[in-house]
Amino acid sequence: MDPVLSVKQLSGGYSRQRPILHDVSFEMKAGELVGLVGLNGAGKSTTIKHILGLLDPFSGEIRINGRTLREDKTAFRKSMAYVPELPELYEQMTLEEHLQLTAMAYHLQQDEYAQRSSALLKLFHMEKKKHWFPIHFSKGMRQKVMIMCAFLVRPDLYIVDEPFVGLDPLGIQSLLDLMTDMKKSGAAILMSTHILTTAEQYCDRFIILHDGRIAVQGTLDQIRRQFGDVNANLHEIYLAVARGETQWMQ
Ligand SMILES: Nc1ncnc2c1ncn2[C@@H]1O[C@H](COP(=O)(O)OP(=O)(O)OP(=O)(O)O)[C@@H](O)[C@H]1O
Repeated sequence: MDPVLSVKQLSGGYSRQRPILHDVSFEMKAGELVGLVGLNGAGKSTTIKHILGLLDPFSGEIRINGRTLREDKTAFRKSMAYVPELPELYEQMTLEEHLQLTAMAYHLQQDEYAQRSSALLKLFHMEKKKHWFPIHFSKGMRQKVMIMCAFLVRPDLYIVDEPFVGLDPLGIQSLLDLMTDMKKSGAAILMSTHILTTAEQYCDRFIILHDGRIAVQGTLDQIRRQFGDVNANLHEIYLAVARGETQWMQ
């Protein structure tokens, strides 16, 4: 089976004079939740921007369901949904209108829209707020709108950038439950986060970025074995990478 996402030897960034990412390669299969972790400035958001097609690779390529953005822009974009770290909402549109606009952009059937949107509004306790404008939303509520819009679409690939910071514990649990459900129904989810205990609990695999390169990737067990301590947790391994203690990496 083709991977949902394939990132091959990606080098990139904001200017060719100063590449940020160097030879980044990884794949994601259907039904996988992969944690993208690394220090501030490691290159997580830059990797995400390349996957979204907001930045062009300097070399290497990115394929979603076997296609590059150039080969089929519409199919590439429709195969994924993105939850940004900082919510971007239309101030003149209500919550419900945000959901409707997303449904239109992704050509959802009316009955799919009705069923999914009411389930999402219920899950995130936002049913009573569907006619509200963003100005009345807290930071976490704004984030929930972005999450609901992404999960309304049910794409093959979700890109979720640092989702836990602004959400309350109930919101975090709703998001984790939702990601678990989508994964079970075959979606691939790439999630960048600094919350390692949650990542450790929920992610199937990890990619640890350091200075724009993949320091190590694999399941926690694979990474532990490589690290040489089968009892190490993600936090300890991550700290070793961050401190440049890299003699255990090949
Ligand atoms: N718009 C930009 N223009 C130029 N350089 C940028 C831009 N955004 C980020 N960078 C640089 O790219 C590098 C990687 O940043 P990036 O935002 O990808 O890190 P990150 O891993 O997402 O960090 P964080 O955990 O802080 O979100 C940093 O050196 C940063 O200075």
